[in-house]
Amino acid sequence: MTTTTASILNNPFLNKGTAFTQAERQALGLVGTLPSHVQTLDEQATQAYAQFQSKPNNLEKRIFLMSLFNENRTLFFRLMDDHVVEFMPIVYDPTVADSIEEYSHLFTDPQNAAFISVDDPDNIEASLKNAADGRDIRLVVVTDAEGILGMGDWGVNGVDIAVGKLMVYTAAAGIDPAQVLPVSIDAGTNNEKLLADPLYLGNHHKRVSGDQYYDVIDRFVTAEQKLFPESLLHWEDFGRSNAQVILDKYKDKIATFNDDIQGTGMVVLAGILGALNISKEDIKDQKFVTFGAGTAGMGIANQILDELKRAGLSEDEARKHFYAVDKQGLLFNDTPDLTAAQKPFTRDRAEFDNADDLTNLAAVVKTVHPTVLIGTSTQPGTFTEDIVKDMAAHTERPIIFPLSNPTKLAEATAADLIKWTDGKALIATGIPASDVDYKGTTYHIGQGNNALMYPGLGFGLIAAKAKVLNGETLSAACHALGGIVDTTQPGAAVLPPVSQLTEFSQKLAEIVAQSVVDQKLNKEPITDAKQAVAEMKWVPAYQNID
Ligand SMILES: NC(=O)c1ccc[n+]([C@@H]2O[C@H](COP(=O)([O-])OP(=O)(O)OC[C@H]3O[C@@H](n4cnc5c(N)ncnc54)[C@H](O)[C@@H]3O)[C@@H](O)[C@H]2O)c1
Ligand SMILES: O=C(O)C[C@H](O)C(=O)O
Ligand SMILES: [Mn+2]
Repeated sequence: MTTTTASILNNPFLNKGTAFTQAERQALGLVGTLPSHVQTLDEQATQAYAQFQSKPNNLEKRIFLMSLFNENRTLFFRLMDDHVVEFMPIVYDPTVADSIEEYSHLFTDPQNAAFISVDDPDNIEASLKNAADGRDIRLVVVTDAEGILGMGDWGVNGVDIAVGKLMVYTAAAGIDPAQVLPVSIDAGTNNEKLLADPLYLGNHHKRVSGDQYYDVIDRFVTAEQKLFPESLLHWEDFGRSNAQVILDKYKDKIATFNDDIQGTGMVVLAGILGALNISKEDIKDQKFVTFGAGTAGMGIANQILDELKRAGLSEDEARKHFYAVDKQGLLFNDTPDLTAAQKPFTRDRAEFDNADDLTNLAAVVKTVHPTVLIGTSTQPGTFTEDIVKDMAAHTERPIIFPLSNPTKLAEATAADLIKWTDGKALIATGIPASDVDYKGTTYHIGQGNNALMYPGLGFGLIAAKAKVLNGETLSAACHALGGIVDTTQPGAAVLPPVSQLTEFSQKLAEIVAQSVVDQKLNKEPITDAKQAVAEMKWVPAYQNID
């Protein structure tokens, strides 16, 4: 086997398989290594889609798509372009959750990810360099997998969420798949099941924490910035105690964001703005109960707080609109074990006659009468019929977003929420939900998943070569989806459908890039933000190689 033949057929960024032309086969030393008939990309896509459809369940479909991804990125993304609504739940949430649980058992290919081990800090830079293999990396998605979706600690298995997030980036916004790098930081795992499994592919020890952990994170950021100075760094599914700390450490120094904090905050605010367009209400009149005051819950609260302040409320007035509920019940300023992110959103016991009773969601809803209820608790079925009916009795159009992922963790289903509120609830769910037919109206359910936002946000930042991401740009992005949702139809969704993902990601990217340029936050001169986005966009088509 010559190096040329092996390297091109095994290089998913260059491989075309049966689509290599006769001239290319001659030039590249591929004559005789492929069947004679030369296929077009269209023919390959038709054939691959038929294979995909023949698979018996979603996990098998995913395994098939991942092997295609590992062999030929162009074909994979062409297929995903053609079938984005069908593929999203397979390559991303919820099926990605099943593949993460089974990662070590299903392993066939490292998927061009970088694997960093806490036990080998001196090789962090080398690991990134080897995995990038000379590619011009513009986007890194990194996870330490301590808080994978709502499923907890999955150690090295969590690399699949970084790969999945990046697939959505390319499908939605058009980042060149050769310019991305998924990174797993293997800091150990506290998942006993993995530690006891001889086939587990990560470090077989408990998570390291404290200085040793933060030193590895710091070395990683330093190496990442040195090797890929033009890149955006996206943090995914870190644990509750680290996510905000890491973001605060780097957010004013480099182009970076945390998807669970900021991406989720953005999609929820965009969804609330969509809902308020339908109900014709003002955000300043809303009372927000966030159930599950963790990484996502507090990210959401902060994004809404920012919006209330932009709408003219003082910081103190704005904070009075929030009721954060966690395991302890409503969070008070004297509640033990508050996180740094929770503290600014606590209430005073003196505000309530029944403060000591507010130890669960039902009691809080009964007392507070929220107009907006957000679920990021990881606790399935906790938006019960009683709670929802109680909420709906005190507000005309209750805004209810059960966002916990994957499917089995959702606080409620869209169908139940529509039924329990007699069609009044304005809903977004974390995973895709089917339309709900109720009393002659078809209700479309928006997907309140950060996948609607982070591709456009990230792509806009990369195209504009942003130095940092700030609140101004986040706010501009939250408002970007407004015009896309047709809120005049009965049963309209509060967010645009995934079928328009590429269209609105493009719009979002343009608005984000413009915001960066307007604030002079671009590292290099840019005359036309829209054009910078257009020039950066990759499309799945074969280029001539000879
Ligand atoms: N739809 C989206 O775009 C999106 C984005 C991010 C996170 N999420 C989902 O939100 C959930 C939380 O994610 P996270 O990253 O914030 O995790 P996290 O661990 O940081 O937060 C979860 C919070 O829920 C609290 N909690 C646990 N049990 C509870 C109970 N019985 N009552 C009240 N609170 C309880 C925890 O104490 C913690 O504060 C996950 O299921 C995740 O998939 C969805
Ligand atoms: O991964 C997702 O589906 C959304 C979100 O980032 C999550 O952690 O649940
Ligand atoms: Mn996440």
